[in-house]
Amino acid sequence: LRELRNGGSRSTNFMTSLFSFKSSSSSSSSSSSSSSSNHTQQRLPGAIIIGVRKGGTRALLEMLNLHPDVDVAKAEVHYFNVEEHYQQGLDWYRAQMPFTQAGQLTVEKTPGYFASTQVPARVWDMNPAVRLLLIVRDPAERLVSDYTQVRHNRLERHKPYQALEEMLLHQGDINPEYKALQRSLYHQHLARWLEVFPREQIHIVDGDALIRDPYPELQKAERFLGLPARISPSNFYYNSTKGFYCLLSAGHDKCLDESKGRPHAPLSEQAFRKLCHYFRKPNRVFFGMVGRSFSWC
Ligand SMILES: Nc1ncnc2c1ncn2[C@@H]1O[C@H](COP(=O)(O)OS(=O)(=O)O)[C@@H](OP(=O)(O)O)[C@H]1O
Repeated sequence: LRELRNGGSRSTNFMTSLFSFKSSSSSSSSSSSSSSSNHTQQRLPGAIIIGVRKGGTRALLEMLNLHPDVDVAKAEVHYFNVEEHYQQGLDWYRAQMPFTQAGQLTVEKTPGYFASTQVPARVWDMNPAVRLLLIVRDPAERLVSDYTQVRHNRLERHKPYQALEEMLLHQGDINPEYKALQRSLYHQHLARWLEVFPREQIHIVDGDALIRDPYPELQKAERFLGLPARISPSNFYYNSTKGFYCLLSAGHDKCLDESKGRPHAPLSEQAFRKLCHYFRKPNRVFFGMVGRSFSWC
């Protein structure tokens, strides 16, 4: 899978960028949540995709958005993890949400929430009944994807960057200080969420399974969110140029933009093996916490 993902060439000028099938109003910058003329209204999210960064959060959000009873905040909101946003209060947060009909579920995704220490208690304060979705992916692959994203951003800003192996290894051993490594220690972050929320309120999505075959993961998410089953296999088709599933709805199709599925930065087999070895124990702890296992490296 790794070779396929890294070696496979993907067209970068692929058809569509981020998409919106639904014609809901875009987020308002005003702090008002007042009803519009067609009786829609901005509402606080009933469900939040809290992470993990590079886990497939955008794909999950857009796939949930296929559901007629769901509408999503198009951009990442970063309310609970960015102090200047949080200080503006819930009216500001609500104003970032789409206008929805009564009975529709509002969903937002901000992958930075998962590893941010103050976020769980803040989310609870907003709504202790909010449903949380956590999409996880092989932590070694996630780390490489995370590094690749950071390197891409630095290259775009003409800033220097270090090779992944230099960041990851210190005198031949895994460097535990590397931030992208820490973000892959899922058990540590989940433990903080479980100090605040009961386990049943956090649904775990298998990000690797979502890439291979999205529909079963979406069925489970629908059930967790208490939604009628409306998403169907015909909403997905495999796009071999892109190397991913894309979405189909009401005659429109769309794929995630080229920021998803970038060729991963190179890492020697030896370093990758060390990484897999390093994650073995933390992964086991995580499996125990969530009550299931994943076939990670
Ligand atoms: N259908 C579909 N299309 C495109 N990409 C898909 C899809 N499903 C999952 N993914 C995987 O999503 C990975 C990016 O994760 P995130 O959206 O969470 O990234 S981010 O944290 O918001 O930057 C991204 O990771 P990389 O491949 O490492 O770029 C994809 O592998």
